[in-house]
Amino acid sequence: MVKIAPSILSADFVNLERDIKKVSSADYLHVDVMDGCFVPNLTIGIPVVKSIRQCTDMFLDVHLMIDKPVRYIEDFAKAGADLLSVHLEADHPTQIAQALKVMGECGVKKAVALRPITSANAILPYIEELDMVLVMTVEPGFGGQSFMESQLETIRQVRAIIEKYHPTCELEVDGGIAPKTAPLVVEAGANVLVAGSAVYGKEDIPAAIAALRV
Ligand SMILES: O=C(CO)[C@@H](O)[C@H](O)COP(=O)(O)O
Repeated sequence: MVKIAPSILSADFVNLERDIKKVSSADYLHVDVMDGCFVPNLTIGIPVVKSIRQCTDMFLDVHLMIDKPVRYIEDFAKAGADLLSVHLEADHPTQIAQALKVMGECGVKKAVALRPITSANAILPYIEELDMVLVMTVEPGFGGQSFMESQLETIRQVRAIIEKYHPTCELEVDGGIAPKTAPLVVEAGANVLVAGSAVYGKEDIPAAIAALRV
């Protein structure tokens, strides 16, 4: 069954603990870390991830939208992340490989993320050691954007690579996921759906999560 990962970017940060508890029927908690350089927005960092860890047992899926992420892998692992995603565009391939190595040493699950401009083949050097590939279906930086239908082809291509080289690797999609777009990405091969506004924008949050389980 498809897994749902609510993005706390759309939560009420004044009442973050309350809003995290509201999504306890979901599978993962998606935490968007932005540095104002890799993306034109600033969000949260290591101390907030540490506080989140203290208020939930949910699987923390931490998406690093930061330049040169290798500098912070150990800190996010110690803060309590269960999985870290680094962007393939955020550093040289040798440094991406090093970031994945540090994740392994720290005992966190390993993921790489792709901006919409990046081709599926970019995951090939890493695929055998990955636990997840994250395909962005919007330009990273902000919640509430429109789903990019052109990314369906990238999702299909990533799924084909996963099936060939590492079938247990998960395929997560992020950006504009809602009841209308969820069936499209699942049909293309995604098995983990990140949703911000389609979950936190709704009155009945458990029902909103259930509506994405296609
Ligand atoms: O990483 C990001 C945006 O960069 C996402 O995780 C958004 O938070 C998803 O929000 P919606 O598009 O679902 O509103």
